[in-house]
Amino acid sequence: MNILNKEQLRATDQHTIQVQGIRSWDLMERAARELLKAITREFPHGEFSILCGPGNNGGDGLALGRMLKEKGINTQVFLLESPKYSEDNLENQKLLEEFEVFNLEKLPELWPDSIIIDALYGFGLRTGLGIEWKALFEKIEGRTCLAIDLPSGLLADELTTSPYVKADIVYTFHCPKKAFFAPEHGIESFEIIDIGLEKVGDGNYQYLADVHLLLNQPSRFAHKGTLGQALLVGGSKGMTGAIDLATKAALRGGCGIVKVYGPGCTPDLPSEALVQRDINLEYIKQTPTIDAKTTAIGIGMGMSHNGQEALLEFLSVLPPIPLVLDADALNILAKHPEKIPTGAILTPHPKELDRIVGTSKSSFERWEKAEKLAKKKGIYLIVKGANTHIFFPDGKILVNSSGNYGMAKGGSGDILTGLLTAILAQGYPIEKALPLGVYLHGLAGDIAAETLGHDAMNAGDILTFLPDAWKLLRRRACTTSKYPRRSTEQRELL
Ligand SMILES: NC(=O)C1=CN([C@@H]2O[C@H](COP(=O)(O)OP(=O)(O)OC[C@H]3O[C@@H](n4cnc5c(N)ncnc54)[C@H](O)[C@@H]3O)[C@@H](O)[C@H]2O)[C@H](O)CC1
Ligand SMILES: [K+]
Repeated sequence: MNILNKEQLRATDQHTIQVQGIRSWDLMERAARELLKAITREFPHGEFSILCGPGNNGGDGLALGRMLKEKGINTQVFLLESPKYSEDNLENQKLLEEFEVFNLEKLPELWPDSIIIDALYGFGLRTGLGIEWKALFEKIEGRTCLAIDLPSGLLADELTTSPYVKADIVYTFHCPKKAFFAPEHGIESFEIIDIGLEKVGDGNYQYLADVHLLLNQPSRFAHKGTLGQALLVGGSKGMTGAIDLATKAALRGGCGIVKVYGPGCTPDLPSEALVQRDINLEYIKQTPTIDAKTTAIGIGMGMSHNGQEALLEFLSVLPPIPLVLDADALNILAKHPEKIPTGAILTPHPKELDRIVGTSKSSFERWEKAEKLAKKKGIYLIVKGANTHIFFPDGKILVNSSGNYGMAKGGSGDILTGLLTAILAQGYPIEKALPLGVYLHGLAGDIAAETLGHDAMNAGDILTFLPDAWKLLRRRACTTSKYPRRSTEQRELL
């Protein structure tokens, strides 16, 4: 799903109007109808106070108000006084003439228990709102508030430091907006409302959807040799848990063989993994022989001088196979950025990224720096977080749509590394492997959160539910017509 900026949204609007032979009014009606469905589904017994602005966002609010009233649902509608209303807004005002519409004062008389619907401004806002809006926004804070398209005052594509509505749920049309992904904006929940806009090709900035279409179907004749070998390199004295989690994740990642290379102190690992230990007890000293299809290194390697030397030596002798670099490998490479290999996959969390590209004042600045680094070095960057971003060397950016805050626990990243390595080892091209791994990891976390709750779940539970995540994705793939339904297992999944 393309994530569009406000100019692209306007162009898509116009294109849809042309192709579908409709008026912009019809789109607004569609938008309001879909909102009505979503809101009454979520709040079947609610009464509503709608705050409408002068543009089309306000028009959406007026149309929704009419539809709610026609259904006999208690609704008050407030309209901001303005010298200029949009055409569709005016048309909707006329249709509401038989109902009362109140003038929106700075502090309107809201029903005490109503749900606020914020339809003041959407993506049409040119600059941030002034502080005169603070009183109203503070008055509605603490009440259940639903924003139409965007919380009013929030700029769709930039950092907003001026006042905006704190909404509980944002019902956003067509696609999420860039501003929703910035932690500093605190958008806790958004729901995408499909209003049937025409899709115009695949853009460079996408929200992950339909990930099941990326799945390969292994042959019935597959054997451990054809499903690929993954090699995980890492561990050091006192830091052996990370390689354990990464190994277990790789073993649930679908590849034929998982090999591990670690120092002498590497603990016992699951017996399915082939473990080789370095002659040195505390850290990796020697370079392992590589006969795997893909490698992940850095997992709990430590930052000792010897560990650093071993990593740099290892990078210099690596054959051209997909390479995932995580954790301490990133910290070591932050000191030697010139040694970051072209084509490598780096999986930093924001702090690790900052060590490579310098600190940033906002998420927007960090995204910009990540995009530049990926292009300049010809690498793939997976910047982990609530909406993990995958930056490609060609400028493409994918934003993950799965995952939850229950995954914000130590060890989650090690599991992602193991999983990615195993998926790459199977021969998936990087362009598919990265979204597949990142999405699956989040999906396993979502199932864990649903089953165990966000608080109690830990990183190991992502592993526990990885099989369910794979099965869910396979099931989705089975139900799409393009996918060949070959095996009994697949038929059973249906
Ligand atoms: N394609 C879609 O997704 C559809 C979206 N719809 C809705 O339309 C709005 C966008 O409408 P638009 O009229 O362009 O803009 P707004 O309503 O957000 O605001 C315009 C309004 O605000 C005034 N204004 C601009 N900047 C400022 C400012 N800094 N301070 C004060 N006032 C400002 C401007 O002069 C206008 O009067 C979108 O978000 C959706 O809700 C369609 O209904 C369906 C298709
Ligand atoms: K709004």
